[in-house]
Amino acid sequence: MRLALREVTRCYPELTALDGVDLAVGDGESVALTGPSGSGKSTILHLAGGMDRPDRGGVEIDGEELTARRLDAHRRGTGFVFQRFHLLPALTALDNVLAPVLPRRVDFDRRERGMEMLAAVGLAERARALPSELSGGQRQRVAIARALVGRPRLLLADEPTGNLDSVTGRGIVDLLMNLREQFEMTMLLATHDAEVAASCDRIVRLQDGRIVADDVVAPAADALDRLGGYRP
Ligand SMILES: Nc1ncnc2c1ncn2[C@@H]1O[C@H](COP(=O)(O)OP(=O)(O)OP(=O)(O)O)[C@@H](O)[C@H]1O
Repeated sequence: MRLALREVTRCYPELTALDGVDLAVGDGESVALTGPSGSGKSTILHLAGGMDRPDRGGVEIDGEELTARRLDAHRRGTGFVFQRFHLLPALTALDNVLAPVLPRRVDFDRRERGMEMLAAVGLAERARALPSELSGGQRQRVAIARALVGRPRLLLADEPTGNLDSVTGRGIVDLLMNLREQFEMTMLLATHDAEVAASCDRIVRLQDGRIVADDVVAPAADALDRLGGYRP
């Protein structure tokens, strides 16, 4: 899915959260949003997912304006991963994964799809576990399976490693990158962590609601080796 924010401004009574932001994300691309707290990262994610609307400017999906009429379908085609996993404590891992598709008419077997997604995040064995019986990293994996259950083409992640230690966080980022490739998703990820940001194809830096840098991440040396690339 191609995504573009065109001259997007989002204002609150006391401040301008985004100020004329232009951002184009290519199909299958992963873009990290970085910048200080309050710089507008989450606001971009909410606008990209159709959970919020710009005051000026527009959001385009595959070159088409995201109009009010298209919002519901767009939200259904978008997966969201949060810093605090937001699992329902009384539900098993599998039922948490299925929660987004329970109220919807779907053309697949829900349990089968839920188990497939738990397997994709390496937790098929823990389908019956309650969130309280899982580690932080495992809870985030369940939350990722839940985000993927509707097979979104766009994955939005807001500080997905913010509540995890660095080793567990690294595992979550690697998993997100692998799943993005496997399920051919476009991805926007907000993070304060430079190492997490460097896992993406591009790093966009925000400050006071404006984009102040937009850099392509150099491929890792081992990736260059695999491609037979030059390394000094
Ligand atoms: N509903 C709201 N009402 C008023 N102000 C808001 C609202 N939502 C966000 N803001 C403000 O908009 C600005 C941008 O917020 P946003 O959450 O996008 O920043 P962020 O870069 O994601 O920050 P963090 O890294 O702390 O998550 C902040 O100053 C925030 O206080």
